[in-house]
Amino acid sequence: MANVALIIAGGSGARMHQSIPKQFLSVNERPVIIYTLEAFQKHADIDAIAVVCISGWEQVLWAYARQFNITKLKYVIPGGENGQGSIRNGVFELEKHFGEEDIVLIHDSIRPMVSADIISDCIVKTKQYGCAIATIPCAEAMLQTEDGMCSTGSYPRDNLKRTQTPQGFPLGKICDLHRRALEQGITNSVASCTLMIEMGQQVHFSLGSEKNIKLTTVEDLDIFKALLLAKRADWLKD
Ligand SMILES: C[C@](O)(CO)[C@H](O)COP(=O)(O)O
Repeated sequence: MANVALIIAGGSGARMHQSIPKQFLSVNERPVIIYTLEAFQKHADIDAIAVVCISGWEQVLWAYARQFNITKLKYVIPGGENGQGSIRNGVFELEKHFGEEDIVLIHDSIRPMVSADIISDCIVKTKQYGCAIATIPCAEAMLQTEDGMCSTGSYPRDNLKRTQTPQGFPLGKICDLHRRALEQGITNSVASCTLMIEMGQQVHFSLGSEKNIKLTTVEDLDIFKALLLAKRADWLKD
């Protein structure tokens, strides 16, 4: 049975306010997406990598993959009209090359600190439960707001989880989900886990980490650089 990483790099990263898509921004002389791809390249249980890529950057991606020796990269797939569309394009392409029992780990290209333990746990839990969503506890108080200015309602944080990626599924199951969602006119769910829930399915949790950061704003780049420094210091210690 194969385990395939599907990396979603279809977005333009408007919230980063940079001239190039955030997944291609260079940090310490490496594009962000290369850190992400290296995590899956190095993982012994990952057999192949596919990337859903923003239009116009496909050749750049292949060139970086050659430069940084990402030999598991096999497929570069066009992005969709939004996140759900990009994931749908990705899983429908993978369906042509893999079996329905094979596992697909859907991962944001801009989560470059994903660890081997997170990837391993997502594979194990997907096989065990039929789906696995990397999550972390909610450490802050959570307030509800209608206008972004004030609040009169809160959520009990012990009942909340913060979702990350990877999000793992058997390929047949996630393709079927996307086909049924299209039939029902559900076309803009923010993540695979929310699509599952909107379609009446249960999702199971797998290991996440505060370090598995999503690079959304310029501030996140500073946190990413600090995490890279800390990782390097750990290597030097060992
Ligand atoms: C999939 C995700 O990372 C889960 O937390 C998140 O929903 C992605 O959001 P984005 O708006 O596509 O960056």
